[in-house]
Amino acid sequence: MDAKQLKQQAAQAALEFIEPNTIVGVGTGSTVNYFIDALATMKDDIAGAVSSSEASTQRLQEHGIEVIELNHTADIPVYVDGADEITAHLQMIKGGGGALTREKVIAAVAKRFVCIADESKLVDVLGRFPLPVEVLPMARSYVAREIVKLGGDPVWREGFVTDNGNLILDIHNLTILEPMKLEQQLNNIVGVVTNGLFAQRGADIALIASASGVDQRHAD
Ligand SMILES: O=C(CO)[C@H](O)[C@H](O)COP(=O)(O)O
Repeated sequence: MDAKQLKQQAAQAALEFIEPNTIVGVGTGSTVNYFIDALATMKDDIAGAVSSSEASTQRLQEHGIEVIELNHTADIPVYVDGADEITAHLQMIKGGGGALTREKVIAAVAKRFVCIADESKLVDVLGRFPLPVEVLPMARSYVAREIVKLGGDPVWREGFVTDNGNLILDIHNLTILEPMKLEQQLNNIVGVVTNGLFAQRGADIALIASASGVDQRHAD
């Protein structure tokens, strides 16, 4: 089974968590694209979606799913999103697609975060995937210097602008033994909008697809 089929399986399994007549929180990325396609099969049973990116909004609308502004609802029972890395404790690195800030905001509002991923995303320790940090454009160099002081190796994702008009620094060469601490430290740097560590608010449920099926894991 190839990576595409595994992503599709995880995405399909997430439908089981969607509550009828509610607004669904929708993440960003290739795995989520399969989830959006699957969600379209039950679009008449949901009250619409809150989207974490312009790309997901476009795909949702192409399927005829109404996209609702987050400011117009406080009630999102379930948020479904992928991850770049996820641990057994369901802490994650996200933001490979650059949508980390909106993803984090919707995850904060949602009651349950369902992470969908193929087994290649499972890690013992976070940090092999470069950790994305969204920064205000004027603060890019300052934030990079502060990240170096924390032991990271920031690389500007040149040519990329987030949906919020900001820039991304990807931090290489991290071994993240204390994800909650690093998440806080990075967010404390002036000019950082947010970072891609989802440790304080990790996933509640992970649906991990492998050749033997979709494994359901719960946060401890
Ligand atoms: O955080 C994300 C986007 O900002 C994605 O969830 C993450 O990059 C995983 O993407 P994919 O499903 O394409 O592997």
